[in-house]
Amino acid sequence: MPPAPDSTAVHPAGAELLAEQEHLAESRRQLARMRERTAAMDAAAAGDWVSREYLESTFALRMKQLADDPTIPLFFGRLDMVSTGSTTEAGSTTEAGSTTEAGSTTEAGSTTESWHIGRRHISDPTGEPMVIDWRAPVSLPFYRASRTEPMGVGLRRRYGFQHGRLTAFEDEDLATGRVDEFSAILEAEIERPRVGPMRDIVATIQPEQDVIVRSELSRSVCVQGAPGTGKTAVGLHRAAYLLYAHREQLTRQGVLVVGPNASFLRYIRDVLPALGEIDATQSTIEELVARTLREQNPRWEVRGEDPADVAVLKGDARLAEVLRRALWSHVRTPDESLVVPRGARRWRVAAYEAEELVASLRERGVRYGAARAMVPQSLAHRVLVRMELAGDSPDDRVQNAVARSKPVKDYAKALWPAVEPARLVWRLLSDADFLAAAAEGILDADEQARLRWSRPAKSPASTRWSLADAVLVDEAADLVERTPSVAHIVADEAQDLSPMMLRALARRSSTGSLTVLGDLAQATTPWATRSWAEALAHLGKPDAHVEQLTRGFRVPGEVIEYAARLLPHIAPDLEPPTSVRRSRGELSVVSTGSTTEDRVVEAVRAAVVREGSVGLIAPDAGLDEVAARLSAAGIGFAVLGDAPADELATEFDAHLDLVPASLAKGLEFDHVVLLEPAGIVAGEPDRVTGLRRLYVCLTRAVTSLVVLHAEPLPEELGSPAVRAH
Ligand SMILES: Nc1ncnc2c1ncn2[C@@H]1O[C@H](COP(=O)(O)OP(=O)(O)OP(=O)(O)O)[C@@H](O)[C@H]1O
Repeated sequence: MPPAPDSTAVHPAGAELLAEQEHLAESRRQLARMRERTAAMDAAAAGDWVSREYLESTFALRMKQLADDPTIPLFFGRLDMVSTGSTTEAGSTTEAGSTTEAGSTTEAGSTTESWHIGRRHISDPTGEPMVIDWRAPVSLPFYRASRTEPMGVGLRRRYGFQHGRLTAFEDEDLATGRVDEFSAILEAEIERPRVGPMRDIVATIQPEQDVIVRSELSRSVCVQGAPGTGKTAVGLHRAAYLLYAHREQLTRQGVLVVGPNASFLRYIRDVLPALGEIDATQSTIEELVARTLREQNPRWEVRGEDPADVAVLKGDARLAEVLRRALWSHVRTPDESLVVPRGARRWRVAAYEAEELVASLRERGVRYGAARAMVPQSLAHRVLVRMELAGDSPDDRVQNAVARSKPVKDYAKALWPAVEPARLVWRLLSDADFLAAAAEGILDADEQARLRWSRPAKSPASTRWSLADAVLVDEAADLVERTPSVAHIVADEAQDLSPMMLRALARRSSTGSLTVLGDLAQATTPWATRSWAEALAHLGKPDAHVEQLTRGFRVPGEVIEYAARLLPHIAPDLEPPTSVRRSRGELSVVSTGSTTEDRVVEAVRAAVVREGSVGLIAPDAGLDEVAARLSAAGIGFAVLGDAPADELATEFDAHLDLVPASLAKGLEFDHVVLLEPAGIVAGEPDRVTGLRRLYVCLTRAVTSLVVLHAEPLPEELGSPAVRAH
């Protein structure tokens, strides 16, 4: 059993512990004072209603940020800095009684600063900090300082808590180099049973993770990381860090977190609010592009499905050029002149002149819609030139009137018609000739045939749009009108995105940056990316740095080694992951023969009486049967993926989750019972994808993994050199 946080007292409870507890109590009082002060602020003092509304929402946000959950510690660490040239005093400042105040303490003539590091900044009435935000520059050494590079830190202290009560602390004396590599409090945090949705790791971010968390806003970063290495955690903490470091810009321009599915988003959605950040939008790629569909018709949703080969083709980046050509093919070459009657005169713009005008608008490289909006004014300008040549002296008002006149509007419309993005895609996928013209030299005849719907709907409104179709509509919409960009996107499980999906993220971060998280070994979509270089090129950030994380915090050694047997078959170029977990874990692989029924119920019963969450992962096809079996045995459970969108994370509050293999990605459970590996492999269109799905499922366990199989195990797992029940 891992030690509980309160059993790790490196220092005996005494005056020192009391002093720390008093600092915590005082911090709570000061936080309450800050809250009261905010509550007393009156937005009515604002001069006008706009300012008043703004102030009210600012106060409401501030109140949320100042909320105090007594079960969440206000600080988790402390740094005692040494003044330059002095390396010995920091340790001595931790003597009883001298630590109750943050800030400077003077001892034996040497000045040291002492900072408590926590989730948010708390100060006393004089403005002296009681707790420093973990994201402030002062806090950086808490995460990075080491014996070889102490960064001015004399002492680093970590606290152990139980239910919000400070019960222990342990010190590293970086000044003298007396550093124990092993931290019981750190380990207790990593070993803590998982219950409910994902939680933050702010107290224990590791140096290699912190480098990513605090990288510059302007830098796009790509993290290739084995299962459980903290990619999701790092991505969310980076979002929180950037929101702190560039508050104004990011609040204005937005931060977007993109995850693979709604269950996953429900799993992670409490992390940012727990860090005081509510200003990030969390969405799936499907939801992002469905929004574009809805902008064209509020009733449209993603409802259709494509066969894998069609979805792969629709996700191919070549489609971007096909769409571009299809759209711009709407611009006509004029075959007659424009005639504008005005008073007794008729003004004429010759066809060749209009043609020049179209050519020059094309060359400007602006969006189709923006260029289209310029056509009437450009035509009117030509008319004005004519008028001037004839001796008139028309002004801007005349030009505007001409631009708005019916002949000009009709001529412009014929020359440069409005195009609805969804209609463009509908026509491309329905009309063989139209597709052939746009795809010539890009897609061969077979590909064109594969792309076309076999039974096209009569109109865009009656089309059952698939996810890949919606991504095409999203691309088309951006060709017509620029998609607004946010300041930063965190894209999780990015290995599963098609080139066209990556482009959808690229346009949403065209003026911003990205944190791209993923694992090529966990790629399970038929359109998944083959390499990060390729993905980053589609994301428009070819120079982004690729970092590798291989130290796993979730999966214990015995389990990760078992899963890693699949790596040579699914991602031979990747480094095998290691586990930082002290516990080697519990792995059982059990052949159930024909007695599957009893064994499943038995394994689940054995798991649910233990501490922590339990996930029963089963092939999607067999889910209903397993659910029926559990119900018959009287075992309560929630089916993952069933939670209504607007309900709180009920799925993850259940003690036992029944998890379809296709939804296991990104999640974790203390105890996993995994049914029928061969069935999980067979559930995918090809062997490699099947093995990758299995790899994902095998790497969800924090403590124990029981694999039950009636069918032979996939041979890639090798001989079961693991104990059976
Ligand atoms: N520095 C850390 N301290 C404590 N726990 C950590 C740390 N880093 C990661 N963890 C924990 O390890 C687990 C795995 O983290 P996370 O889900 O972010 O990994 P991942 O790389 O995204 O995994 P996957 O590839 O399976 O989606 C989580 O429970 C997370 O809280």
